[in-house]
Amino acid sequence: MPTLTKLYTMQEASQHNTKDNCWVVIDGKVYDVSTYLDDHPGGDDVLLDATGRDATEDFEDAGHSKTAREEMEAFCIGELDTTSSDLPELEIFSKNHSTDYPKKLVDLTKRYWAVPAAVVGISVVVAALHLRKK
Ligand code: HEM
Repeated sequence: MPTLTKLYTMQEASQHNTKDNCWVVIDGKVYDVSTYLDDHPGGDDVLLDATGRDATEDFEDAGHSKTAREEMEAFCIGELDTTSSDLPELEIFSKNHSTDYPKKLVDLTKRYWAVPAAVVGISVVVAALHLRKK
């Protein structure tokens, strides 16, 4: 039977950043360490400081023992949702990005009306000169 893993976005996890409610994200997993803050041998400040971001590097840098790694599983509450956009500006861009091409063409024509007008004008002059030569 497949196991159901709760997914959290980094934005969601980052809201749990207090002494009473502290989540850390390590190696794609989300840990609720609220009850562990006072017991953490590395101190509660490092854990609070590790909220709202990927703390994998800091966790590895501290050189945690095998026991620490086994112990942390008890605090795992889910996994990091990596499918949601990490680049919100891309979402904003796609929302604002109009696909109404006929309207765009009209807008562009309005803005750069002098270009087609000049082309038509030059063509008329060239045609007139050409006809006069004959
Ligand atoms: C559920 C998550 C965590 C658990 C269960 C945990 C557990 C432990 C344990 C048992 C130790 C004692 C040394 C050892 O046995 O390795 C320790 C030390 C330490 N931890 Fe964590 N830890 C966690 C997360 C973190 C995070 C996210 C950071 C950094 C951002 C961190 C930084 C440290 C530091 C700096 C030490 C002290 C190392 C030393 O004095 O040499 N820990 N941790």
